[in-house]
Amino acid sequence: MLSFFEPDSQIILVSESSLIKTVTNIQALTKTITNFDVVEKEAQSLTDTHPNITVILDSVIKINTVNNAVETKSCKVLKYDYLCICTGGRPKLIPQALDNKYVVGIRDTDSVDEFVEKLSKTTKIVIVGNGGIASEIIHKIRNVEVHWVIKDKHITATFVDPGAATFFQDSLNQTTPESSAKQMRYKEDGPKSGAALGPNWYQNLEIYGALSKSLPDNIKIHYESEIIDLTCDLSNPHPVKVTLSNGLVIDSDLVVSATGVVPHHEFEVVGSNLAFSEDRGIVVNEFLQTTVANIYAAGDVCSPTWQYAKHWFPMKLWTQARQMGCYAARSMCANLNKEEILQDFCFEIFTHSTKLFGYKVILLGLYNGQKLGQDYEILLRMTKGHEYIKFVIQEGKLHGAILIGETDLEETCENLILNQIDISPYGTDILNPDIDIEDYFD
Ligand SMILES: Cc1cc2nc3c(=O)[nH]c(=O)nc-3n(C[C@H](O)[C@H](O)[C@H](O)COP(=O)(O)OP(=O)(O)OC[C@H]3O[C@@H](n4cnc5c(N)ncnc54)[C@H](O)[C@@H]3O)c2cc1C
Ligand SMILES: NC(=O)C1=CN([C@@H]2O[C@H](COP(=O)(O)OP(=O)(O)OC[C@H]3O[C@@H](n4cnc5c(N)ncnc54)[C@H](OP(=O)(O)O)[C@@H]3O)[C@@H](O)[C@H]2O)C=CC1
Repeated sequence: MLSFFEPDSQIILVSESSLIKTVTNIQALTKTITNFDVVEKEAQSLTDTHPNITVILDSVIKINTVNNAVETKSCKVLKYDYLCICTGGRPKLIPQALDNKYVVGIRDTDSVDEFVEKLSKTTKIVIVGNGGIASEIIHKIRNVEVHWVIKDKHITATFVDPGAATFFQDSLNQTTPESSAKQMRYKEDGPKSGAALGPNWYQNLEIYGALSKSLPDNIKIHYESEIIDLTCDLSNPHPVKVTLSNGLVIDSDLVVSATGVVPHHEFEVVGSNLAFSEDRGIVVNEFLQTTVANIYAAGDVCSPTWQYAKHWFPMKLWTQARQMGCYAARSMCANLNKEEILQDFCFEIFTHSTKLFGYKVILLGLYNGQKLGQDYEILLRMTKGHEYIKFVIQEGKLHGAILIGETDLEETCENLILNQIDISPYGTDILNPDIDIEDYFD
């Protein structure tokens, strides 16, 4: 975006990986929801399409806010007028991990390679965490006994409510024809990328353990529990002993810690103070400007601190990293050219389009009643194996929605949330399958 807005300015991209992720096949589903694929590209090839970009393959180790310069690992000093920090996040492992080689986290291509390699030698593993990564692995994994340890009363709690979790649950423990296939290992050719994997990372991956086949009950879910102790005993055939808060002890071969992300900024800052939030993110205002005037930050590394619009909140997602990246570029260029800009419309409403357990999933606004207290109603429509629709309603207005399957309701819901139209006259008919609500509200 910088290159697009400022074709005559010199732009330097410092990337520690030779591959960068780019977005392709962009498809606008609504004003704010976009579907896209993420593909890897040689970082250097950016110069072919954007001649004013120079790519430097290196790691930033120091930012000097007095001299306006960054220093790299190979001792390059790069001066800047404006700087945007987009160094992402890294897995936040369970505290018991402590460099234990039997505990793995997943973030980039290398970590997936390590996971797939270790998994291929195991018959019994523990997965801890109840968000995106755990849900995707649980859906994909075969030929291994899995103990899924979750703090909540239902699966995939980061994204969905108990009703949707029940809807997904049917797709667990299903032995698909793939399950008796031979063990295979995913191998990526060429250089590796340190960036987070992003959507559909598991599509071409064979995630297999060492059992000869999947058993129907090979996934055991331990609800409302956490790991409180982890020890290793190499004389045991399953060397990792995991103790759960409910008292259960599981002997396993490997622990996958899919327990979230912390901002990643392993560089020294010299000069004025770059403020960090409690969660260690770089504090940014509504223009994605940090506490140092000519330094911006976007994506997983930053912590938005502006007064959020009612139906928006931050989450560490590609969706938002991309929106923030585009908007940071606009803000930097506006600042450079002394123009005033308004905050981008995408920050008016939280939206996320993804795939979970094989289903298309669209999350809109306060989809789990976030910020609404206790005083809201839920309207549901569900057809097993086909669709799950949840509306979150307060004072006759739609504030959030979960749409699973091919519901075709995303545009209607987005409009209803953004325009705050009174839907109380329609009562429960708003989800009556015989009434085409798109005709009323699109
Ligand atoms: C397994 C997995 C699956 C995911 N699936 C989805 C999904 O389906 N949908 C979704 O919306 N989100 C998904 N996410 C989240 C999404 O990938 C991240 O939110 C997004 O990639 C964040 O983008 P970013 O640019 O902030 O950080 P990153 O993508 O992590 O990129 C940061 C880059 O900075 C580089 N870097 C770091 N430090 C330095 C330094 N000092 N010098 C130079 N370069 C440096 C890194 O090498 C990396 O290339 C997934 C994440 C994971 C781990
Ligand atoms: N399809 C998609 O959109 C996907 C998105 N992603 C994104 O990638 C990033 C990494 O994914 P992931 O690691 O799954 O992170 P998530 O933030 O999605 O989920 C982390 C999960 O781990 C739980 N947790 C945190 N600490 C502990 C602990 N000590 N013990 C037990 N449970 C714990 C959290 O519970 P609690 O919230 O209660 O702390 C939460 O359920 C996230 O930003 C995620 O949104 C990843 C894969 C797919």
